Amino acid sequence: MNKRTVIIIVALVTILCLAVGGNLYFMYYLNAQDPALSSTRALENVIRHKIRHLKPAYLNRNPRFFMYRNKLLKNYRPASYENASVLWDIANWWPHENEIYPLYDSSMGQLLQTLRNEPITKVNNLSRGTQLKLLMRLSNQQKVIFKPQWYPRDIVIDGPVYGGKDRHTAEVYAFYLGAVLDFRWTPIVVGRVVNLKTDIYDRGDSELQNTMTITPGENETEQYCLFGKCHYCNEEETVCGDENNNIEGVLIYIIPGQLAKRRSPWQRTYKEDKRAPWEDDMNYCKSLKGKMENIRLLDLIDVAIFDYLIQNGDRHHYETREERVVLIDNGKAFGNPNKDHLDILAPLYQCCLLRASTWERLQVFSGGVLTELIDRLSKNDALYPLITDKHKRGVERRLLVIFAVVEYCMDREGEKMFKNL
Ligand SMILES: Nc1ncnc2c1ncn2[C@@H]1O[C@H](COP(=O)(O)OP(=O)(O)OP(=O)(O)O)[C@@H](O)[C@H]1O
Ligand SMILES: [Mn+2]
Repeated sequence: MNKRTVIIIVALVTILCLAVGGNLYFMYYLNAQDPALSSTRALENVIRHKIRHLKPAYLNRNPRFFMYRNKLLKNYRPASYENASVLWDIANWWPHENEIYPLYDSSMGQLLQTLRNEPITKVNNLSRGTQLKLLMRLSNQQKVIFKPQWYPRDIVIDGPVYGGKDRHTAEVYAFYLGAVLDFRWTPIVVGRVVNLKTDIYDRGDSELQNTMTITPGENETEQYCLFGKCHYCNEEETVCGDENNNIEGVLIYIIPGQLAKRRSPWQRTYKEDKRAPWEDDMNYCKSLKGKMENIRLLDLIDVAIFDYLIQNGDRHHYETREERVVLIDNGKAFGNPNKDHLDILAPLYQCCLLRASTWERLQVFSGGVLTELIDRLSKNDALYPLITDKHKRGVERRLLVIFAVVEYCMDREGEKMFKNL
């Protein structure tokens, strides 16, 4: 053997050792991984595979959607009204259990117009919750909650799923999504452009006025900004309007009746270095089935589907009205259109239970109809379009993921996963 051959052999052996060693290390790393974590990964792979092989029915339009669409479009068409207080009386009588408004009612189109048009007569800080919000009175009468715009529609919120401040239009989108999916458990919400000087400062009490700043702008104008009173409110973080002090916001109808707040079993830890039990235990639902009524579990699974579509990963608590879940606080949605946090669906894939009516309804709006219909329903909102096209594609993509997860559950549980409760 000459010297050159020896060098080549030694080099080859070294490369081989490095490759094998690297692989061994890689395999060791795989095995050392938390088994629960890898089972979440395994689920992701199953879902990915299922999505590639979805039945055409999930991808195409379902002819049944026409009937629903026409009725909904008629129901949400703006209608003129004579007496706002009559409509508020009607709407305050609507709620029954967690149903906040009826399926079809000729007063809905009128009620939406009162919220869009009635003058704002009185404004206060509302320090409930942790985010900036105001309590407004319309026509000296009806109270509504106001959440202001913080971001433009096309902002991308990076970081954890619960990051950033409220996305105001998500509250309006949630209202229409609830209407379409027949989760009529959200408050009634409209978008509205309000004036920080004439609608808010001038109508506010001194406590509210003390949480606003007035600074000289160009051409002897004044700029009004608001920081409000709440857990996360501070003078450094204000919302301001345009050069005329106009700002977008949403008016949220207050749900009459008692609400009870409960901790979500799928609550996050809100600490990046600490995981919640449900995140590592694919059998987590088993422990809940004994503790929680089936109807509550089914409500929470509907909530998971709703939240997954809009990417609300911040439902640390849920609220109930007459023992049924209501969908309050939907502002932390549409943070990143390119990202789908599958774990929002944990209640669905861990329990593999679903209300039969929800499953029926989801299938009616396949093939792009869901976002198209919400788009048409919200055309008369002052904040239309509520979300960017990227976010709409995100909603449609997530609907397919939901179909895939249900297919996965059907493989596991069969038809008995669907419940009539
Ligand atoms: N439409 C509504 N009808 C009745 N009560 C409401 C409505 N919206 C909010 N509330 C009440 O006000 C509280 C705070 O509202 P919300 O959850 O929207 O605020 P938040 O600042 O986002 O709170 P958190 O920081 O806890 O998430 C709710 O827990 C609920 O009790
Ligand atoms: Mn919130």
